[in-house]
Amino acid sequence: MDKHYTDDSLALHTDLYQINMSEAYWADGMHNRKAVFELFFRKLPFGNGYALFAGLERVLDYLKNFKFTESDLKYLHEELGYKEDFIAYLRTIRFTGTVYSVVEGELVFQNEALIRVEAPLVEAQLIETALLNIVNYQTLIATKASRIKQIVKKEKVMEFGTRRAQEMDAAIWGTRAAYIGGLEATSNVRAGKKFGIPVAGTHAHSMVQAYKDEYEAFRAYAKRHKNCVFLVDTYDTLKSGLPIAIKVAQELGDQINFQGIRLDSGDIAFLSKEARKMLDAAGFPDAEVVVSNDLDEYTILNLKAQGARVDAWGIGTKLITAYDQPALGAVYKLVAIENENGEMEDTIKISGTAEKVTTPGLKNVYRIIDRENGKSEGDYIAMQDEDPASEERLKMFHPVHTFVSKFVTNFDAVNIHQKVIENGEVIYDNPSLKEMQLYGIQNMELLWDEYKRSLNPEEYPVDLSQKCWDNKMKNIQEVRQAVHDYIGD
Ligand SMILES: Nc1ncnc2c1ncn2[C@@H]1O[C@H](COP(=O)(O)OP(=O)(O)OP(=O)(O)O)[C@@H](O)[C@H]1O
Ligand SMILES: O=P(O)(O)OC[C@H]1O[C@H](OP(=O)(O)OP(=O)(O)O)[C@H](O)[C@@H]1O
Ligand SMILES: O=C(O)c1cccnc1
Repeated sequence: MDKHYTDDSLALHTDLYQINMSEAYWADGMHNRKAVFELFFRKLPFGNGYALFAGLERVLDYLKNFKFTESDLKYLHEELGYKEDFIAYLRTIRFTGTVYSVVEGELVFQNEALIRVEAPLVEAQLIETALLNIVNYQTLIATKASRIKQIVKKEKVMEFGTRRAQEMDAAIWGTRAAYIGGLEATSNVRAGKKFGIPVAGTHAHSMVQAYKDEYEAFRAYAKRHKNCVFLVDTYDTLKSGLPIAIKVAQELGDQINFQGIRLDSGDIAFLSKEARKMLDAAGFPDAEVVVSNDLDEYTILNLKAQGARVDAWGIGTKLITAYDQPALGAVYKLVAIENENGEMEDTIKISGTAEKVTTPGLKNVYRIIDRENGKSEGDYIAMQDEDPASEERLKMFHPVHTFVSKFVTNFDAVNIHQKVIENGEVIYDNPSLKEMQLYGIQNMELLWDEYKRSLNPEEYPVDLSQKCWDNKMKNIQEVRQAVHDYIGD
């Protein structure tokens, strides 16, 4: 291809098969049938006991602006050979559906819809890839950040990962997600400008190398910056870096605000304790020990167990790339579609693995909260015509291991979704990122500690109502029967 097409929309940020399926629907006159898709994941990431949802703001922006531009259409026609009549149809497409979603900072679990899309079939189909792309990554990083914050607890955590992220988009949106997940600041200045995330930073080894000498480097930095954190491990942390940082701080006194030192190599437990002693002895009890170097929740937990004296953590690679699990496997499945007579019909995807069989039909997800202790008993998926809030005594049972069950009384059943788009109009006002972060932190109070521990947490119940479970079994039976009739065995 020698032509250049302007990259001026996100409508083609999709897989080719979505366009091919859309063409078939359109040619068959099925394109405007109402379809209902649910976006959900089957397995929590990092072996964690919960995930933290993020990505809605970008999803809304994408859907609001969904349209094939002339350069998109030209490319589809000229390079990929789609015919003029289909191109003319694509030109008219906007997103006109209705979307229900959990909000950013919401706790979410396996096998429950994070987003439900009700839209003409073609529209709902074309947006699948982008929605998964956005939500999978942002939810993954928000969850990783929340996991880290659960271990760190009160010290400050800074996101340092831009240089290691999977390209620029991942750095920017990952930083945003990490902030929702509870981090305090980022080193990425563009993320500060774009999202209002607090920015923070120290300096690199290159500055010490450029001046050759730590004393010269720290003084030069201090000349232009009142707030100073000196990186002390370029040559010898205990013999030169730390003593020189202290010397410069003593010489400059009130002219600077000596915030502390950063360690980026060596034995962080040992060095942080030594640094604390030296800073205290020199009269700087408020100077902080900042550490970085390939950290994640596991090293942090270990360092804490060794008694490391750390006031702030800088975390890059392992957070922004979700190093130990680089993808969340959320999927987008059709659960109902309008038939020729205008009635909604359930659809199901069968699998040999019980957990992978989809749950058909129009449903709502409720968080069942014990009124006495304010803790969540689990999530409860019910058909749309059910109202669990009106029940006195709710039976909750595991959807696969059905013998695992309990009865719940004196509870609130809170629908976890909000309508965010109605007939193509965005009707949801995004809160500030800080509010999303606070919402996430506040949400954690709903969970018992056994779901929050980072290692081998208890499985949080995501149960089906009896009606929903019966409906799923009926659908499985019907599909089995249909396959049987077709094969004729
Ligand atoms: N006391 C400690 N206990 C457990 N892990 C630690 C401790 N101190 C540092 N670490 C971690 O061990 C790893 C050490 O990395 P590495 O082997 O590359 O050494 P380094 O100190 O970075 O050396 P270099 O001088 O080459 O930079 C990092 O991930 C760091 O976070
Ligand atoms: O270790 P991470 O969690 O990924 O955090 C980011 C890393 O980026 C910097 O190192 P780099 O060697 O790139 O530059 P520097 O000279 O500033 O240390 C910094 O010192 C951290 O070690
Ligand atoms: O400001 C820092 O110390 C910083 C920023 C990015 C990566 N590593 C360190």
